[in-house]
Amino acid sequence: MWGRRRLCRDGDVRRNDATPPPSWPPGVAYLVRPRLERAFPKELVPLLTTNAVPFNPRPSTHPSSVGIKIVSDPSHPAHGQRSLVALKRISRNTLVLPYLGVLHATLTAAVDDPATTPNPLALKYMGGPDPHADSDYDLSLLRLSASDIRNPFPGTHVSIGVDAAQAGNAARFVNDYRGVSGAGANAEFRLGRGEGGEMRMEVWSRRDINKGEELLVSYGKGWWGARTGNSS
Ligand SMILES: C[S@@+](CC[C@H](N)C(=O)[O-])C[C@H]1O[C@@H](n2cnc3c(N)ncnc32)[C@H](O)[C@@H]1O
Repeated sequence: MWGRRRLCRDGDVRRNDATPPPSWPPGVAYLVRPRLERAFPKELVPLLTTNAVPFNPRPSTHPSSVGIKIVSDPSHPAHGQRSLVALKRISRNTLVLPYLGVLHATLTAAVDDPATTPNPLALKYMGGPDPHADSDYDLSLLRLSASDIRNPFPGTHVSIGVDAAQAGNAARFVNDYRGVSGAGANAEFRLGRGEGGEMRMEVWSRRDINKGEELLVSYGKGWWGARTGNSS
């Protein structure tokens, strides 16, 4: 069974799961398994796993293939920030590490369908500001339309995300390729499942990555559009 024993809720968000890797920033909790936000609806928990496998995230320790490095190149757009760098050669199409963070859900009334009213069960999870709306470390994990047969809150759109702003692993330091000289995206986010069957985002190599190379993904036009007001 999914349980609070197994998946820590974020009341103690600053607590490290384990000793963080070198160059981990103070004030961010280091995770080795996903953490569930305190307000996460229990009705959505079964969506994060398969029917056959109970939700039981196993620890994923920091891989020896990557390290966290401060960006020292002044021409790099994230100069002075952290980055994720290969410490050894990584072959093409390799799972580098999962993207761990705090799992959270946003429920929104389906105003596009006025005939449908939000499920009363959903109302207790709705309203109030979204604390993840401005996070630079928030990835979308699963979206359900109001009419999706899997949606336990009919009449309500559901969006589940994983936010590593306050708690995460080294994957939170992967930068976007845009503006990094000579570089394209050599890695990408993929939806995957952990050994315990849990749905998660992962960082995969797209090509061979040499020792010393920075791992770079595309955050997507939508990510940048939301920050610059420009979707092109
Ligand atoms: C998920 S974090 C990546 C890790 C970040 N560099 C750090 O030290 O925590 C996303 C943030 O990194 C920076 N960033 C990543 N890629 C960038 C790029 N191509 N151009 C400008 N800023 C970038 C931006 O500040 C962005 O909000």
